[in-house]
Parts: sequence; C-alpha cells; structure tokens
Amino acid sequence: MKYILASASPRRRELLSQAGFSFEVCPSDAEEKSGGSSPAEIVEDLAALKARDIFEKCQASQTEDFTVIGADTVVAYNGEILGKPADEEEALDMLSMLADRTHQVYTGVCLIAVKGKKKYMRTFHECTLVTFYPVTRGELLSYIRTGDPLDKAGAYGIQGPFAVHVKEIRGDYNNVVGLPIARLYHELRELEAL
Ligand SMILES: Cc1cn([C@H]2C[C@H](O)[C@@H](COP(=O)(O)OP(=O)(O)OP(=O)(O)O)O2)c(=O)[nH]c1=O
Repeated sequence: MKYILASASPRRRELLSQAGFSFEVCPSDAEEKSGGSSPAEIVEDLAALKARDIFEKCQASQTEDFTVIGADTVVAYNGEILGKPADEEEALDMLSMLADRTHQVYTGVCLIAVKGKKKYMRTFHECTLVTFYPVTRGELLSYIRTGDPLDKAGAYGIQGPFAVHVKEIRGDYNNVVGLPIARLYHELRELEAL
C-alpha cells in the first residue's frame, strides 16, 4: 500500500518514519473550519477535511492502491479548545491556564484508502491526559522566548524544553506529539484486511 501524509507537521513525518512506513508528504492547505462542538468532533472533522483535500488533489495521478492520512491536534481544558497560539501573548495566556492542572490532548486521524475500485474512509481520535507542575511566570516567559510554542496546539511541545514541566501523562505520548502511531498502525492493518 502506498501512503500519502496530508500534513506539514515535521513531528507527524518523524513519527511515521520511525514506525517504518514509507510515504509521500502532501500537506493540505484547506481552510481549517469545523462545525463540531466537542474537541473529539473538531479534530475528527479537521483530520477528514485535510485527508479529503489531498485525496481529491492526488486521486487522478495515482497508479496503484493508496491511503491518505490526515490528522489534527487540539488541547482542551475546562470547556476551552486551544489550537496554535496567534502570538506570544496568547501563548502566555494558554500556558498560564494549563500550569498546575490536568488537560486533554485530542488528535483526530482520517484515513481514505483506495483498493482496486473500492474506496474506504475511517476516522478516529485518541485522547491523552497531561498534568503540568506549577510553572512560574518567569519560566513561561523564557520558554515562550524560544519560539517553540507558536506552531503547537496549546502553546507547548511535550517533546521539547517544556518537558521539564510535565508531571504526569495518561495515554499515548505520541498522540500528544501529533500522531497516535500505535492506534494508526492497528487501524491501517484492519483497513488493509478488508
Ligand atoms: C500539544 C502538542 C502539540 N504539538 C503539535 C502537533 C501538531 O503538529 C500541532 C497542532 O497543529 P495541527 O493543526 O494539528 O497540525 P499542523 O498545522 O502542525 O500540521 P498539518 O495541519 O499540516 O497536519 O501541534 C506538538 O508537537 N507537541 C505537543 O506537545
């Protein structure tokens, strides 16, 4: 099976390569709009939007069976849904809210597979609970100055310097980084057995 990753995220690329997949990267530039109200609905909607966009663009040029993989990640805390911060000020607001508390990280994944004349679509999500230690304003400001928060949901990367503030995690670590690779592997295995 040929895989096409509909994502510009270097983390998703890295996770998929580490797991031994060979794939093409074709980032989607579809506008990220969702009618969903819960974090689970939103990440599934946006993952499907990205996968559909790339499926439509690539479909005509494919000569063999293929699967498009789209994904989206958000952070949720107390009814608020946090995507990437617009600027440093918003990053500070987000991280101040998350410090010393437990939040959820949702990643939605959408697979669109073509096998022979058949097309299959499968969408799912994983949720991971992350607890931060208390973090001082000074620590937050020096982290924000590194620029690390700006391209990440919830304004932090668990895989970078902010790791020193992570007290506990419950669920799949890779889901926080942007791709629940083990669930993805099992979903692909089921899809390919159809
Ligand atoms: C919470 C968290 C998020 N992230 C990243 C994962 C995602 O790349 C990003 C959320 O943005 P997304 O919109 O999910 O993805 P993206 O814009 O990076 O890539 P694309 O839309 O092309 O697929 O935040 C981390 O790298 N570490 C973390 O700890």
